[in-house]
Amino acid sequence: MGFFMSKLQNLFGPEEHKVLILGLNNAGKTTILYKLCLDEVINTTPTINCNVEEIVLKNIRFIMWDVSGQESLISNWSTYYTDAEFVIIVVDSSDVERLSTITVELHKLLSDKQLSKVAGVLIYANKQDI
Ligand SMILES: Nc1nc2c(ncn2[C@@H]2O[C@H](COP(=O)(O)OP(=O)(O)OP(=O)(O)O)[C@@H](O)[C@H]2O)c(=O)[nH]1
Ligand SMILES: [Mg+2]
Repeated sequence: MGFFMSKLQNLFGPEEHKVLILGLNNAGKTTILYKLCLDEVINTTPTINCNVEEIVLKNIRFIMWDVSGQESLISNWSTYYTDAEFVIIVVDSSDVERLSTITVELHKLLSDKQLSKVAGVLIYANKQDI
């Protein structure tokens, strides 16, 4: 059975999972995405819509959606929710003033029915070095 399943998987391609990376602007989402993809810390500019990259681990494809956290675009986050299976919320730990803002957004996100397929939410407390 395992052999048959792996043959099927080879025919139809590897398993694929959609991962959303969300958080306020300047939290470090794009930095984390490219550290994962390239193992490098790149120079970033504010993301306008989103960056989409694929990471393959043990024949499983993770399609990583790094969505802009610009204030005016936060209301667009829900347009990316369809079929998302994992959500990484990146929080700038040094940005104490906006912790309440990201908390409100996190509550909205967790109650959104479009995210019913989500198997896991990771809160990534970034910028621990500051
Ligand atoms: N000190 C420090 N700076 C970081 C860290 N992670 C990211 N940064 C810096 O924070 C700034 C913003 O990083 P980005 O990755 O562009 O932030 P973003 O969340 O993608 O922002 P938007 O695209 O505007 O939503 C950049 O100058 C990064 O170099 C970290 O862990 N420590
Ligand atoms: Mg970005």
